[in-house]
Amino acid sequence: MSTESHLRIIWLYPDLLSTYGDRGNLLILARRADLRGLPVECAEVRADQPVPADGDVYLIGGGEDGPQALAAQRLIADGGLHRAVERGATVFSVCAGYQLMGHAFFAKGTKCPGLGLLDITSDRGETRAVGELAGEVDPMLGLPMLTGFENHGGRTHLGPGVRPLARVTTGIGNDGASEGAWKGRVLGTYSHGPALARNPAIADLLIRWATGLQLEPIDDRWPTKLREERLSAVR
Ligand SMILES: NC(=O)CC[C@H](N)C(=O)O
Repeated sequence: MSTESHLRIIWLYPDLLSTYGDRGNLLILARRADLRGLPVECAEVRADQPVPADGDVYLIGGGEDGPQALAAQRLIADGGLHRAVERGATVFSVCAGYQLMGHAFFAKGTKCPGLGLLDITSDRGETRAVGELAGEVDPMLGLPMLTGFENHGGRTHLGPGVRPLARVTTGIGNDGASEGAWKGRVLGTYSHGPALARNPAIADLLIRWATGLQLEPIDDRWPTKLREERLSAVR
């Protein structure tokens, strides 16, 4: 955590990338940290602002091809997120934000360079993947089923440098078989909905990665109801 021992959460480029409730990821993460008594500081960094390299957790959401390509260009030119990851910062990226963590992705028919922070490459599928997404999370992460909503034209191929976040049971995710990817403290998913509201265990994982703390359980009756409702809809 940062020097004043605040958990510093940085929401990247909300002006370009934030669809299907992605902003909720910021609210849930801050709330779950706060309920554990952790002081939290949230910053929203727009695409015309420099990316501070001293954050603890960086969030980036999904969006359409044009804003996605612009966001990738700006993040590469800025370099702040790269410096943060080198320092061991935690990153949670969704859909367009996930694709641009990789080596390359397609936007409006053009191949665009990504940030290269995850060993993934995205191209386009024959159909758009739209609807509920569910999967069994990588056992190494020890988390319950992933649940989310997806809407993307891209398909993502994983290199040897990452592990899939989940094995798909409903929906498409990366390619109909695997969903998302992670390496170290950088995690990406196609799951909107917002992902951390539907998967509070992922929010807690991000807080644990960022703080090194074991977290006390909190009252999760409402998120549990939401998860049961969403997961039963795809069973
Ligand atoms: N929902 C999204 O973020 C979409 C990402 C990307 N533009 C695609 O269609 O694949």
